Amino acid sequence: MKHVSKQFEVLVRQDRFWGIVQSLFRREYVKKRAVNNINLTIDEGELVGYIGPNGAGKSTTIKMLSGILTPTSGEVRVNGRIPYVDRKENAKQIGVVFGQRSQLYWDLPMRDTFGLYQKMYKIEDAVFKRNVEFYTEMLEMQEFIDRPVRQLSLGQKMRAELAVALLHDPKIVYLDEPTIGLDVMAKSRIRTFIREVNKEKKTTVLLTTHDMDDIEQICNRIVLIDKGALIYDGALHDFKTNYSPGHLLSMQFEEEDVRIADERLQVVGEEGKTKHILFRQDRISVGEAVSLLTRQYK
Ligand SMILES: Nc1ncnc2c1ncn2[C@@H]1O[C@H](COP(=O)(O)OP(=O)(O)OP(=O)(O)O)[C@@H](O)[C@H]1O
Repeated sequence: MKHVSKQFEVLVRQDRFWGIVQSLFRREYVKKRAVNNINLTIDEGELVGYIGPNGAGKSTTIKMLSGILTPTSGEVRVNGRIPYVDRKENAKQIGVVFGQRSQLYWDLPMRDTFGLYQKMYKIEDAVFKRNVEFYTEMLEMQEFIDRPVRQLSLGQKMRAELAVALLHDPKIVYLDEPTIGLDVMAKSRIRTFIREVNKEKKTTVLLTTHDMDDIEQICNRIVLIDKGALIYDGALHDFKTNYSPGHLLSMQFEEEDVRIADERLQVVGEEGKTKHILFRQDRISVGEAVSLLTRQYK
């Protein structure tokens, strides 16, 4: 991705009566920059954690990489292709799992869903057979492969989602919150699986998550985004060395436009009046940070 930005036009909602009447004739829009000048290169076979607070721009980035959205400016290429121009070809080389949205057919058992996806992606019989066996075994799906998806547990469904996303041997897989809502055992199984697939098939993984254990156990590199802008890109190990022993403090201020000027305190995210502030404990103690913030800002 080179200098990629995405701007949305959002309709201004009127709440007063005359405002509502006027908006019937003249609609007012404001521009919202969801992704702001991002430069990002991911090599084949990398395991990258793409993290940031709610609304940071992660899903918008993934949608541009999948070809669902067109960037407002900048250049996006996936394996040499422009995703939104070459949508069909791009779809063949990527797999996507959105933890909160399903790609499965509720009334069909997984065995039939696999068959449908074989037709959709035109997967050769030999590859199809090999992959169904491979994923059924790796994800321990034997016990539920013939049961309708609606009868499966959340963890079983997530395993099925992963198998479907990977069935056509995509070179790249985008995983959006793949462990959301799962118990400790189920999370661990999914994390092991992602690492295994990356090792065995050299699949490039871009993972979005709010679970730092996912990042710790799966990724070698993290990319941190906030308010659409990239604020850290590097090894997880370096991030931990620089900010560990570190603390993340979430604080709600009375006003939205508070600017924190102390160089020991780094604002890594904000939602309205709440700011997420990262600091190293060897530079400033928790007590000192809290008292400084409450003294200088409201
Ligand atoms: N279709 C859209 N129209 C208008 N605004 C949008 C649209 N999609 C996203 N946005 C806005 O763009 C910003 C980035 O949203 P995005 O979904 O990319 O964030 P995210 O990092 O994936 O958040 P989360 O962790 O909550 O999933 C948000 O402020 C969101 O409200």
